[in-house]
Amino acid sequence: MTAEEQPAHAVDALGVRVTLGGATILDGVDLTVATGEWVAVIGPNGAGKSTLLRAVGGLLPAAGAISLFGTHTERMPRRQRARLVATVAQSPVVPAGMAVFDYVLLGRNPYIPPLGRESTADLAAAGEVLARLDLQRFASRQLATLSGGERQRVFLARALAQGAPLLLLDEPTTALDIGHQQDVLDLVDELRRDRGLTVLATMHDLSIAGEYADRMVLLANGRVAASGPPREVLTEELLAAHYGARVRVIDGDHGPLVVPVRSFPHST
Ligand SMILES: Nc1ncnc2c1ncn2[C@@H]1O[C@H](COP(=O)(O)OP(=O)(O)OP(=O)(O)O)[C@@H](O)[C@H]1O
Repeated sequence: MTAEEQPAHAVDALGVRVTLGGATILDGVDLTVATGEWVAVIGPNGAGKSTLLRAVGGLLPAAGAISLFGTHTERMPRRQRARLVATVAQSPVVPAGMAVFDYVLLGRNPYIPPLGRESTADLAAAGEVLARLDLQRFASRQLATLSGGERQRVFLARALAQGAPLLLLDEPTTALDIGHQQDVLDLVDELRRDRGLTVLATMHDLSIAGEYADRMVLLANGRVAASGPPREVLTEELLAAHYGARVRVIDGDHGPLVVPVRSFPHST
């Protein structure tokens, strides 16, 4: 599917409800992500952000209606879904003893015929992504020997090698230093512009989320508490109400900047 052929909405989710271990985790969440848009899902710990991403990515059963690029996911074969959606989970399961290149190559699985082998185009795609993320020098290293930040970039590389038009990122930069955070998010943004990629990402760093996202969805207790452009969602009032956080929100060049403010004990 080229960028021009894509329907207007990458994600249309209506009344998404997820129950896990007898508890209602998502309680009727509506979410629309336009094709080419970057939407950040924010909210306090346990709000349901990862669960929402997993529901959209088809990684857990959800009630309600979820469509990806105009097709209801219930009717979507796994292989088709894997060509449309690439997910970077918070803590992906790493196959023991696997080399970085082979792991990234797993991203090409949706294009490899059953019982077939990867093509030269698949090998080239994996190599290209490794180069783009400056990971070539790790290609033959075992994944388990990488640092947390290096590994996180490899997880992203595998998702990008998948070449899917929708990228679901669950806390994609938590293990990265500030320079690599910017590199990775700039790369995702560049791919968004070049290839019309759509991004749905959970992010705890609210300033960074606000700089990159077109829109934000604030989840609290499994429901949408607020949604809109970063300036409407990143307000001192909403952050106090839903995070119990004392913050100052300052106007930045590319969006609001959220600065935590320490409360000082009264001196006696
Ligand atoms: N299998 C499960 N059984 C019961 N409860 C679960 C299960 N999986 C997740 N939960 C609960 O669902 C809630 C939402 O979890 P989720 O991981 O979606 O939150 P989150 O917003 O991504 O949080 P965080 O910011 O801490 O990553 C949490 O309270 C979690 O304990």
